[in-house]
Amino acid sequence: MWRGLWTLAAQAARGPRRLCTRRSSGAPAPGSGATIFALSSGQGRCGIAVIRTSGPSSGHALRILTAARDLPPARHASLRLLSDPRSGEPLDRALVLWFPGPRSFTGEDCVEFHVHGGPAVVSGVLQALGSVPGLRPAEAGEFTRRAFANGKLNLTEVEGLADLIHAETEAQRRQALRQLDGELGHLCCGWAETLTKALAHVEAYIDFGEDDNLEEGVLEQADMEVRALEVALGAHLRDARRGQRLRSGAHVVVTGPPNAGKSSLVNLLSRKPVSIVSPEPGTTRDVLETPVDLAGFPVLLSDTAGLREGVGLVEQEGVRRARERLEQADLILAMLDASDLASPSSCNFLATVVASVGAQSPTDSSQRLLLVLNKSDLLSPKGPGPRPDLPPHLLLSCLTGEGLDGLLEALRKELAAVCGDPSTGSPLLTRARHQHHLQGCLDALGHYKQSKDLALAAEALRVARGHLTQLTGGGGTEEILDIIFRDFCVGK
Ligand SMILES: Nc1nc2c(ncn2[C@@H]2O[C@H](COP(=O)(O)OP(=O)(O)OP(=O)(O)O)[C@@H](O)[C@H]2O)c(=O)[nH]1
Ligand SMILES: [K+]
Ligand SMILES: [Mg+2]
Repeated sequence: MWRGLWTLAAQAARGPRRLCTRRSSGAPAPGSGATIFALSSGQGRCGIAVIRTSGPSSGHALRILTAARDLPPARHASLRLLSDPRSGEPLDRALVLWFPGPRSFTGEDCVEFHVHGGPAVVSGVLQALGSVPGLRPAEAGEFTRRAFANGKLNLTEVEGLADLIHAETEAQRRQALRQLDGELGHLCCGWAETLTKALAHVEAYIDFGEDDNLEEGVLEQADMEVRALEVALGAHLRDARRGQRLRSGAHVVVTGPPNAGKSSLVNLLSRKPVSIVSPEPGTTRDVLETPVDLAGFPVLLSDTAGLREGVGLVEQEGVRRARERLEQADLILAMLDASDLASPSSCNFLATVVASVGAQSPTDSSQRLLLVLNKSDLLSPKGPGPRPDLPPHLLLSCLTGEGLDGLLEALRKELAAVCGDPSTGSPLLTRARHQHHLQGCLDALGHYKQSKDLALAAEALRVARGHLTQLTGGGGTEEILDIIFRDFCVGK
């Protein structure tokens, strides 16, 4: 017991430490290892190409290529003549930027060369860098890996950076930027801190339970913290699929009876002739999938065979595939011919597909459906509208384009519900990995509540916290002692 107290006092004397360190366990120390270089802008002819280096020999390489004794002022663009150190031959007049570590992207000494983007200039500068002792070409992702190892980015931020580079739509860019800004990471760090506190309370009770000086109600406090965390985790997990859909694309499936104009709509939305359109019913048989940007959201749009019974073998297989794809849809675009609503195939479609999806209670995981009545150009302007008993629907003419703006607006709203709005609300979980760790954390909290034994309860909290630190790529377990002392006084 007294030895324990002494250790606590010794820990406290070292002063408070940051709880949620970005530094990964086992990472090499900053500045160690080789200096790497690479072309960081795209391949091929371009106006300006950016070549960068990272590592301890960066400054040396910059001095050698600019044939200068001094380094340029830090973080300022300077115009310099670059020459090949072996032959002295001029390579380019370029802007150079010197970023001494740790105030750089990777945390190491870095240099950026902004050169003219011709292939000969780029390869000349790369070869010149390769000839400098201590420099070698970077491997894929090595700059970011060094930034992570040096605590410049945590794992979720690294993922955000990768997503930002790959973002193709506006909504994807917004989501990636938020993750790169560290929102998800900060949230997890906050949760991990809560667990560290709860664990500190439980461990203090294990160590000093009979000690009169221990504050009362420590265990109740830990229980309360765990309960609040469970609620927060549950809310995020309910949201889980949306961020992933936004990252990889929502599945939107166009379905309906033959000849409703499904393929015409797919071609209209994707602005290219993906599917064959013809007056012959049963034209589309295979599922045709095309990636499109719909109102800023990434979508995998599928055209499918018209649903009908009693047709030839090939079309039957098409209908089977269409139904299968329909089950995977996040959003169903159900299409009917507005001028043909009384036909058996239209009535059957309304009674089966539309009615069954419409009957689902609107939870986050349930499918959503938009009913579209196409060929509105065939309705007589003075005649009665479509059947009065229809569920909510939109009128469209793929032929004239009338109603397309309304459909796009409706799609935007539906997709925002399916993918989540990346500019508002809590940060979304963008990968299965995030969901796995949050679920793991929640499960461990369940074990905590069930354990009668305090040692097992503490272990469950450790497992729960481990999931959160793994989510941000961090490690470390010692911070707990700091908390014991900072949060309440043992033996005051
Ligand atoms: N008048 C009119 N005709 C349309 C409209 N949209 C499509 N069509 C015509 O309707 C016919 C069927 O169109 P498709 O796009 O092939 O219909 P589909 O639903 O894909 O048909 P299947 O693949 O056979 O199930 C074609 O002749 C189109 O030109 C529209 O808005 N107005
Ligand atoms: K057709
Ligand atoms: Mg078709």
